[in-house]
Amino acid sequence: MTYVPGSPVAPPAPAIHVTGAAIGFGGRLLFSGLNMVAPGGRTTCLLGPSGVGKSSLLRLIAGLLSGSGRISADDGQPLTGRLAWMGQQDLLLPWATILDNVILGSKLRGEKVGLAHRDRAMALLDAVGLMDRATCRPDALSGGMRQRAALARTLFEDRPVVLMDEPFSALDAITRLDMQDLAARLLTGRTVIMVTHDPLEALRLGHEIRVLSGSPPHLSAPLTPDGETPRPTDQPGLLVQQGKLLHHLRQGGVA
Ligand SMILES: Nc1ncnc2c1ncn2[C@@H]1O[C@H](COP(=O)(O)OP(=O)(O)OP(=O)(O)O)[C@@H](O)[C@H]1O
Repeated sequence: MTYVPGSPVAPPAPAIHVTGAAIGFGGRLLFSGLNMVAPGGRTTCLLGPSGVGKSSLLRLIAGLLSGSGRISADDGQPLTGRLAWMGQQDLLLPWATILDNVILGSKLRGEKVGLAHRDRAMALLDAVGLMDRATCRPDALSGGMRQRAALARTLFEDRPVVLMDEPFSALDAITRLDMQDLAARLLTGRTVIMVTHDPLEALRLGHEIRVLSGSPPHLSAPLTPDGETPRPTDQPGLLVQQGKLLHHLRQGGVA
């Protein structure tokens, strides 16, 4: 089957339920009793002050961190094998080409990598503006280019649930907007949880925005901006909402 970037995901992406989550490090409890629902097929953006535990919560959902509580999908099926992860570090293999890095997941799973895989990877590299860098090694790319390669690798995985930890933090302002547009298009219909420090990014991409803050940390009620994503930066009211979000972040939470 030909890969069509942006094609809807079937079957529908499940909602993710986090129930009674608790994480601690070295005997110190980071948070406990945390509940959250990330709606199926929608993007939930997670904001909060540095060190509050956003990445830890995301890693717990991904199964990359041990903690307690229940992480489940509302379709009753296990999440194993249905998640794609994009972390703060790009984790590109330095000795592999950008193209091979994008296809890496398939190779690690022992899939027979053929022309269809390469065509799909090249289409994604084209979409992130890196087609002409496909044969380069990661050390020949800038930080922002590497982040775009990591985005292509995440999209290549084609999973219904995508967890992203500050995926666009290394990008310049314009490339960041372009990648937000691209991600919104290519991730349509998937359940996305995205950690970001950027309220504007959350307001452009989030169907729901949650703020993790306070001591002990707790999650705000979801903020649900109007309009379809990616919201244009000049959408009426977006600046006002951004101001309110910044104010709430400064106050330590959303009322
Ligand atoms: N593996 C670990 N071992 C010990 N402490 C850790 C570990 N991972 C995270 N922590 C601590 O847990 C706290 C929360 O870290 P986390 O990375 O989840 O925060 P964050 O909100 O994502 O921060 P940032 O926005 O700066 O990335 C920090 O105090 C951090 O030092």
